[in-house]
Amino acid sequence: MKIQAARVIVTCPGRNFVTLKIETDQGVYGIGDATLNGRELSVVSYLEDHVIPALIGKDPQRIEDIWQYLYRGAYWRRGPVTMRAIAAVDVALWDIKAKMAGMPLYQLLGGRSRDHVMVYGHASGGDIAETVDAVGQYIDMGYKAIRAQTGIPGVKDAYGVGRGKLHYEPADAALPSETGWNTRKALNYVPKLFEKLRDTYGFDHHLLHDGHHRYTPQEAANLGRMLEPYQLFWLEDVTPAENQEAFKLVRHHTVTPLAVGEIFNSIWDAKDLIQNQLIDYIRTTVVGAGGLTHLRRIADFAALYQIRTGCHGATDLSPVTMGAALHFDTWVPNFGIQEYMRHSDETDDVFPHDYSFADGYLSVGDTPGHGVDIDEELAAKHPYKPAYLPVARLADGTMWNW
Ligand SMILES: O=C(O)C(=O)C[C@H](O)[C@H](O)CO
Ligand SMILES: [Mg+2]
Repeated sequence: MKIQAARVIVTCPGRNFVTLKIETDQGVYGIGDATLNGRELSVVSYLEDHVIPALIGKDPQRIEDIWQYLYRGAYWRRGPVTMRAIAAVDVALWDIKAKMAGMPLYQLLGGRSRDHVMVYGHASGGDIAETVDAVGQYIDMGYKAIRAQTGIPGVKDAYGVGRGKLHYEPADAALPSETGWNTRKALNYVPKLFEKLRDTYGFDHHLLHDGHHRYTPQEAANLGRMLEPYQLFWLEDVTPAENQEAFKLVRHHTVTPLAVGEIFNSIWDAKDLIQNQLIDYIRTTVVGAGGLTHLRRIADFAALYQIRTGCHGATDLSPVTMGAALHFDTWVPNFGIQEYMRHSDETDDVFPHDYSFADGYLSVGDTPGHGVDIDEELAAKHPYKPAYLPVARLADGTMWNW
């Protein structure tokens, strides 16, 4: 069996996606996601100029060997561009293998560990009152777990506040838009949100919050401690993790569960955090870290330390990544939760898929492969549009972490 052709499809049904389609000489094809939000075309070039020429003629059944060939063979390792390109190839090859076997992908990974996958949705509002209402709407839709982000008085466009009820799309401008940040105001306001949420809805639902890399370790520890009475499911990215040791300080001062990893590319980004048990959930997903082949290694390593998975699932991860992640979630023994930011109808139309939401859970279907396809004719009707993520500045103009 041979890889006969491979091509990259760039489409913008409401937001940009980069998709790899690999075709075999047996008529079976596979689909992989390579989207890197705000930097999409760099992965297009990596795939078209440097990966696809080396794939043609290879046996698509040799997933592990091709993974090692692309990772070790480039000499230059890791990084979001390289690892997304490898992920796209890897997921397309798993899709092909599962289609050839006539099985849904989770069967090849080891079969079901659960009936369906608990997800969390994104509730947000301009202030505490609006956010409390938004959380109520998610509860009414059946969600068991909800991330709550609020606008903060005096902070311009605080992170995570969507426009409309179900959708949040930060990459929305042809050049980065400028948002603000003020840690003092956030530390005053965020705990009040969770106090109000628990007063209003009680303790039956899981509540989550994303710090989006904005706090120093000391501030993060302070926030974690202030949130303890409200029993969060997790506090995410509360401080940047380039320096994995920084989490020691946070961990030492709070029992609020910690999640990190949506921007990680490999097991090496998480190694110290995991083996020192500095986190509770690892957020890395299929497209971020070289596909299923590498993600399962991260998950197995995390399992040794009772750390569970919580795959990133924002809208910049295409339905292809969502489908592949749901097969992974259906299998992985140390599953924690799956993020589920809904795609727009336009996006769903371009990527027909067999996963479905009911009562706070997503379920994969039984279509052979990962169950997600691309409608190329429709995709061609939505050409690429440059769209950057925002940047953030403090009141005095200093650049901060968005
Ligand atoms: O979903 C989350 O937790 C995020 O933090 C979303 C990110 O901002 C988004 O994926 C950036 O592209
Ligand atoms: Mg996040």
